[in-house]
Amino acid sequence: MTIVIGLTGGIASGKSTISSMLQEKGIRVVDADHIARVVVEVGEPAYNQIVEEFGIEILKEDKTINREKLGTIIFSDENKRQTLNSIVHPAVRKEMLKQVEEEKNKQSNAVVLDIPLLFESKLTHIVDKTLLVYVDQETQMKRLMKRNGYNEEEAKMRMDSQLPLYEKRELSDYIIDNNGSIESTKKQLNDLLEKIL
Ligand SMILES: CC(C)(COP(=O)(O)OP(=O)(O)OC[C@H]1O[C@@H](n2cnc3c(N)ncnc32)[C@H](O)[C@@H]1O)[C@@H](O)C(=O)NCCC(=O)NCCS
Ligand SMILES: Nc1ncnc2c1ncn2[C@@H]1O[C@H](COP(=O)(O)OP(=O)(O)OP(=O)(O)O)[C@@H](O)[C@H]1O
Repeated sequence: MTIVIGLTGGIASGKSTISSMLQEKGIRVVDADHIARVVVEVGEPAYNQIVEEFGIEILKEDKTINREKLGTIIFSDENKRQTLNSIVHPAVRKEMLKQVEEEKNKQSNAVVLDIPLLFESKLTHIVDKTLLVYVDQETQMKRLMKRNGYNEEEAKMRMDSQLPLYEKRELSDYIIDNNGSIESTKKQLNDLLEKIL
């Protein structure tokens, strides 16, 4: 039996950091953010729909989507965010399920789905267990501003577009506290894997 683990958190809470640790252990991670980039490549159905909805102003000279520009639009307008979600999410879900099937066919012990919006998009039914990477809001804000070079307002808008992590805590089967050092996070992950695999 392959256990399907939904890895979630908030923006800049540490999902990619934990994904890398999982991959180092040979566990397959299906990354929703990565798939969401692939399904909007030039000429893909979702790309065409995005251009139709948001106009050619959101394209760069080489016709690829200007992600910074689209992000500024959708993180400050909930309706537009929902429009983008309704275009991108079905294609992401389909590809993720395909990759999970591949892993099940290989009879792997586990496959991890890294999905930032696991709870918001009501996708918990596609996983067996949910694992939250938790940080407090201050740490999340600091790390997001530092990593992306956002000012406080830009960081806050992005955080506010997601369910707060203290609410996700209540919904999760397992929690890794990523406020401390990378070493402490790694230890929590190793202890958890020992328990569930
Ligand atoms: C708006 C876009 C173009 C901005 O691209 P950018 O390269 O700046 O950010 P990236 O894709 O790396 O996302 C960074 C983080 O933002 C958060 N985020 C992204 N999209 C959303 C959204 N629709 N709602 C809430 N948070 C989101 C996630 O935590 C994600 O990990 C892009 O995020 C996008 O296409 N979003 C819609 C698809 C989506 O929901 N992706 C998230 C998982 S499926
Ligand atoms: N324990 C830690 N100590 C210090 N910095 C950390 C720690 N964990 C993660 N970081 C840093 O915080 C930032 C966010 O981490 P990461 O990219 O793993 O988050 P994420 O949840 O994958 O983000 P996103 O939702 O945007 O994809 C990165 O710059 C990362 O290097």
